[in-house]
Amino acid sequence: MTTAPTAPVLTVEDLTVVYEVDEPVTAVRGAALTLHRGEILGLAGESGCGKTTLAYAVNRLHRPPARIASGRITFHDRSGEDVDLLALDDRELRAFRWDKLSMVFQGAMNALNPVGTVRAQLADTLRAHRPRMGRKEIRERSEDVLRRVGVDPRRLGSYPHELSGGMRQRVMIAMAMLLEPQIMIMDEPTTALDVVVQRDILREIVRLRDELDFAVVFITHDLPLLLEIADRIAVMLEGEIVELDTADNLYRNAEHPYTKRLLGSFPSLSGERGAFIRTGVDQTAAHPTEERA
Ligand SMILES: Nc1ncnc2c1ncn2[C@@H]1O[C@H](COP(=O)(O)OP(=O)(O)OP(=O)(O)O)[C@@H](O)[C@H]1O
Repeated sequence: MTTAPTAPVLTVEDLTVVYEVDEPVTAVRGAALTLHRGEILGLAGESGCGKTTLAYAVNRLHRPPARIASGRITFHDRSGEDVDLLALDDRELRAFRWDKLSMVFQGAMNALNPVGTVRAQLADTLRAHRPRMGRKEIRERSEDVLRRVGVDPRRLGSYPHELSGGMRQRVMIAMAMLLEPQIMIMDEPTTALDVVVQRDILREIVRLRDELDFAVVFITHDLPLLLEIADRIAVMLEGEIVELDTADNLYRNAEHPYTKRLLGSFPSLSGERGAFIRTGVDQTAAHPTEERA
């Protein structure tokens, strides 16, 4: 399903990121893209093409030796204000992250603090960003986000080691949604999980996006998956975005030889795109997934 473009929420212009090592590596070269409100933008390409570097740079999470050599990154806030992300100081960045833009990393489920309960970790984030929130509101919000990602709120009292991998990853997605950000960047959010759990979580993400209208940058090397869940797809090759189009156009009329090659490398790509997850979303929309991961 392709939606008509809405207003932009993020604009990346001419972004170049270099790893300043002995022989400098230009991991992202002149990347440009516009993310629209509420859309799922897939970022595809084989390992090492620069997807993660691009995502980290957009959130200013890159660390030396990575350096943004050029470019502009602008967040277009719902309030109408434009924020120049490369000009934010550390304090402004901390306030910005999670609140306006959140990220679910590859293997994020291992990023939960092992000695804190789920309740404590959600509450910490809420207290840091919403200092005026009372205890009751914190409890209600925490229960609500867990329910939304298909985790029983009774799990608030659990420690990470008491949860399955799928449940931990759902908790990380709940954490990323906690402050109702306008953008979520997801870098291979389900790769470490088994296929059934992956499908459940992906359905959940698409359903939540439909409900809450945040935009998603979804990074994966799994192009068939993107063809199912993404509205538009950017294909990266050796640091450059070589093609960016709607998922439908890309599937039917890919122009760049690399995109064609990539499509051809997945023998499973036959029939209508979106048959599984999209259909699943419609079927499960009225009955959010029970806890089963
Ligand atoms: N710390 C580093 N120092 C030097 N080069 C690096 C460093 N981190 C990444 N690179 C290089 O930058 C390029 C892009 O890497 P990146 O991790 O962004 O790719 P990716 O598409 O996300 O890959 P994957 O799917 O495997 O995560 C690669 O050539 C990689 O070798």
